[in-house]
Amino acid sequence: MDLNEESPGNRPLAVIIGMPGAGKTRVGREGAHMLGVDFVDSDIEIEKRAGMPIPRYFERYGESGFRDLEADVIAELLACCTGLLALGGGAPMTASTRALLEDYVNDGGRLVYLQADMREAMERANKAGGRPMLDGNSNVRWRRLYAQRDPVFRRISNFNVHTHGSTPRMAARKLVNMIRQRVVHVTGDGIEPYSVHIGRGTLGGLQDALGRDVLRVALIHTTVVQRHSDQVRAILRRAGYRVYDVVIPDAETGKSIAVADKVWHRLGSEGFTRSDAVVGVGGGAATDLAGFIASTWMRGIRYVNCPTSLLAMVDASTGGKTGINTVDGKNLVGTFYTPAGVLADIKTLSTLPNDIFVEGLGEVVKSGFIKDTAMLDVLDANSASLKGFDGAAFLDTALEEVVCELIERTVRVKAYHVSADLREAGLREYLNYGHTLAHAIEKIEGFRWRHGNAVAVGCVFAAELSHLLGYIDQGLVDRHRRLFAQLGLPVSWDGAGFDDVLALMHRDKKARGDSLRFVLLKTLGEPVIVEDPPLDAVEEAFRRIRP
Ligand SMILES: NC(=O)c1ccc[n+]([C@@H]2O[C@H](COP(=O)([O-])OP(=O)(O)OC[C@H]3O[C@@H](n4cnc5c(N)ncnc54)[C@H](O)[C@@H]3O)[C@@H](O)[C@H]2O)c1
Ligand SMILES: O=C(O)C(=O)C[C@@H](O)[C@H](O)[C@H](O)COP(=O)(O)O
Repeated sequence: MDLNEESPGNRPLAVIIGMPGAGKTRVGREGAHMLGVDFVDSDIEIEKRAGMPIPRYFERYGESGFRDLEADVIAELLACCTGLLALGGGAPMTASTRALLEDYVNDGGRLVYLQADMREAMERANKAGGRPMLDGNSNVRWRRLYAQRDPVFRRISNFNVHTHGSTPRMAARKLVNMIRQRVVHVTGDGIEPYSVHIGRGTLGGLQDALGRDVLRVALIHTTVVQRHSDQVRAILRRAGYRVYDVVIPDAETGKSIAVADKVWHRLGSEGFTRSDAVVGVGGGAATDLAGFIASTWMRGIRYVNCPTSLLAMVDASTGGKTGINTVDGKNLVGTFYTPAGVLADIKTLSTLPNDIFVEGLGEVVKSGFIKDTAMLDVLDANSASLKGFDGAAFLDTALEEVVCELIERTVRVKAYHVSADLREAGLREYLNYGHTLAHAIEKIEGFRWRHGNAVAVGCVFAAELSHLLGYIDQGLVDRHRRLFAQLGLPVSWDGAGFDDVLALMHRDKKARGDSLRFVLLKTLGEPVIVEDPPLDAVEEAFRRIRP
């Protein structure tokens, strides 16, 4: 997987398709205005080229003559338009146009299926007139066309905007939010492909991520994120799902077998079947538990994660590691089970307290040191505003874009490793940089130390050990300390002696038999697995993270 997968080329920002009367022109024009880009309607371009209105062209040359001209015009527009392009309702039914649209999507383009309420769309289509395909009994013809076109539109589009109940302006806002979304696709061996959507309004994609076959949805969340789970519930109900609220204890208390058992019991008593689903809303602890429930209920049902903390957005909600803690340690029981989709709605961060946001930066910095080294400069350049994050005030500021960029880049690092190695048999272990000590700290601190904070200290420890073993120079170790500290993350810890920590590090999931295994840095951006390093080096690295 290419880390820069979605760099924009010279192509439309988005192409809009939909049934006659869906509002493609009205919504497209309004959306283009909001985005400050051009709007092009293929039907208007066709009329210009033909020098006559479409109905007259139809009369003179028949449908096939019209479709030939339409296909030519659209091929040209796809090659030169850079704003929003709306296509005539039947255009994607022409094989050559469909092939071009499929290329466009494969190349990272956004093909948006604008879906209106059927009755509203029919009314609008009738009122506007001038549609030769609807001549005669227009409602009957509309329905017939819908039956032919809807499956094709669904198959080829990669975005859906539902306009039901929205004014054109609201629908245009949805379209704009959708276009501004950053999307990371996760694929690979043993992975049913899914996407991580990052940006404003991504929760609106719940129905698309869950699919149409689901009847019941267990909405797993904590009371702390009630405001966001209320929004998710409303979206799910509007889409017609039966929603069952499952409230779990907050943070690590929710990641236990006792909580899992209660949730399984609830699913049993509500009659959850294999065609039902789980939606997890909250921080990483809630999404870890939600994924664990989904993967174990009837040996696996569909789930979608809606992360609401930075850490859950950049790490916990994607990649398919699910789990709970046991009395012996962190994440010791769990599964590899990928979600059907991840919807990171940046608006949910508006309620996130500063310390929990800063904690999430721990995993972002880690991803910079192991892979996306250019991200370290972004973190460096924005460290003061990131450290001072204020959820209530960050939307619509320059920081919003920075945060979206950091989330996308970190998710790409995660997807790069996960796509190659879902079950952590090799490359994926690199994502565990800093985690061997981090998990020991979390356990010793009774899970009161936040995960991202523990990872920050763990990365400094791993950098020290990398240096002691001769891999990296002191400058890179100092860079670790400086950057974490600049962002407000801890770089030292004094909670227990070396022997206690060592015993826990032996229980790390990367350990094999009696051997310790660490992810260290060979050089910046290049991790290496080191088995059983000399114990005195491990102890010395540990001594160096003492305050
Ligand atoms: N599965 C994975 O690959 C993976 C990766 C990294 C971390 N994790 C796990 O994730 C957990 C850490 O995640 P976390 O840092 O999100 O901790 P968390 O889930 O404990 O959340 C921290 C706190 O923030 C609250 N919160 C979350 N979103 C909020 C919002 N928008 N507004 C207000 N409060 C909000 C939570 O309710 C909680 O009180 C750990 O259990 C860790 O092991 C898993
Ligand atoms: O996805 C992975 O793989 C990771 O290691 C990501 C880590 O950042 C994350 O903290 C994960 O939960 C750690 O998993 P664990 O297997 O060490 O419990």
